[in-house]
Amino acid sequence: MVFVALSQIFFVLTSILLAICLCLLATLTYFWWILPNHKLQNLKKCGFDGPIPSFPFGNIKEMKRNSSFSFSLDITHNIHSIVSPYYSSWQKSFGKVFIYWLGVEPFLYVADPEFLKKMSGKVMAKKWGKPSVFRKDRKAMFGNGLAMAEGTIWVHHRHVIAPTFTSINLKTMTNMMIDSTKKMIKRWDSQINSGHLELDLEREIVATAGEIIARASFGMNDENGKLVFDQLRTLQMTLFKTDRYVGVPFGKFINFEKTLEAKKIGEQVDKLLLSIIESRMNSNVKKQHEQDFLGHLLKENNEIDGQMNRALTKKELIDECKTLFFGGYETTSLSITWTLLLLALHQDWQDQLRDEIKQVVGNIEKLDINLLADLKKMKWVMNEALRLYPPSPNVQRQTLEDIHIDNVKVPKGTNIWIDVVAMHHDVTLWGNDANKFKPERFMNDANGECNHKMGYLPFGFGGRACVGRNLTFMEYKIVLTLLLSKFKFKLSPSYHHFPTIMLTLRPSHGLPLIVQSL
Ligand code: HEM
Repeated sequence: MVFVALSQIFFVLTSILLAICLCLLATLTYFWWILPNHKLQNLKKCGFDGPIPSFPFGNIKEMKRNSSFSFSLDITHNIHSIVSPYYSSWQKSFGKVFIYWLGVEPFLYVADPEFLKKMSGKVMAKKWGKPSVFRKDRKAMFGNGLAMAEGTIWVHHRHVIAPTFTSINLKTMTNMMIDSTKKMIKRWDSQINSGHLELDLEREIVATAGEIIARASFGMNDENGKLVFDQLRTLQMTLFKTDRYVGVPFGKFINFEKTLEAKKIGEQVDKLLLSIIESRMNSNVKKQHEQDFLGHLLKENNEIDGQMNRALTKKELIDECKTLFFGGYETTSLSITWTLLLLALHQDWQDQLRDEIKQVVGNIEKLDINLLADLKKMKWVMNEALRLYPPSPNVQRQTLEDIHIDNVKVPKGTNIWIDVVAMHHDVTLWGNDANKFKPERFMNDANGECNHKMGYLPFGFGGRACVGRNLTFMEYKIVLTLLLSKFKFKLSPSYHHFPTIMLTLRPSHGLPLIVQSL
């Protein structure tokens, strides 16, 4: 009797387990096999071609295989086939718009500014999403901050964040920019005096720009601020210095240890930022904190007690602090780093900028930041550096509704990958000297005489374009003015030109330069 009852229970339990397993299998098959295949057929019907994907990696294996051969012995600025050899070879087969796959996620690759113009002309900023795979993958870094937010949440955040970048607010940050740069100069002076003429400028500039952005975002004057800064940098290393399989089912498990580590660091950073936010909210000395972004945002929150339409919750404030840090830290430092490489290669331009600084700014000991706007040649050099080596080498979007371009449909939910490096080096857009360092192309034209207005996109495009560009302009000019007035830069023989994309476009082996005091 007991035996019969037990065997019945066993039978029922096994059946339930089997049913669960079948459901799970059916769900996985649907999401990882049927749905991606349906998307593939749909995109093919819409007229898009591309390399054939294979389950479960899509085209990732091909991309990784191709990348290991990407190196250059000479210093060439013709970097597209070095940093993205797979895109460059797919372009030859499929043109400037095609589909490729990261795991089971299709991406519409776009390196055609005319296609981009037609597509973006049909979409309002709030109707652009961000690829869901990246939103999930980079959650620890950005949360649901401005760079990842979509729809009405994005509109709300943009309306709150954008006004904090006014020139008045930015000017309050210039002293700490000068201060951090002078600290770096002092460090260099003592290294040079002790006989070390060769410095890794990338490491130096990244550390200083990181410090500047951390001070500008949430202040770094207390212990917690310094800890957040260190943890954010560790978080980025953990996420991006490892082999990654974004879009591949269970891809996180391939590097499970690192995924867990990133999650843990992300939680610690959130806790630290929360304690900074709460202590500021409760502090009686609010004035002294008002000079960073967090201070400006908290001030807005306070001034509109009662009507919370412009306020951000504590969680949102945490995500925005992280977003501003990650959005602004490496991008700005890389724009300066690549500029220093280009200036080391072009001593004539180094001299021209030094002369301009002398004429326009004069005494750098009492730097009058109002004069920096007149550093015209420096602006051309910056634009040209951002063209040849765009720190954000691609822009990503996701369509939140169907888009019709001529007789082609880009279906809702399509991930878009805009290859900025490809467009910035395209001879059909820039002429035969596309891969030459030629700052004067920006002399009379903010678009560098590119023959298409959407061919130059270092800061993205439309309503979602970079919110922090003015901060970058300011920081770039301050740091370069101070550095060029103190030092002369030459390329070190130990420099190897291996630009690589690791979220940002960076020199793989740093930037060793010979630095001489003037
Ligand atoms: C050389 C420096 C920089 C470069 C090259 C750069 C580049 C970009 C690009 C390409 C985008 C995407 C735009 C799009 O989707 O169309 C972007 C967005 C963004 N950037 Fe920057 N950026 C720089 C500096 C900064 C700084 C200094 C900050 C803040 C402190 C910042 C914060 C952001 C934020 C929050 C977004 C998201 C904007 C939105 O989606 O509404 N960036 N940036």
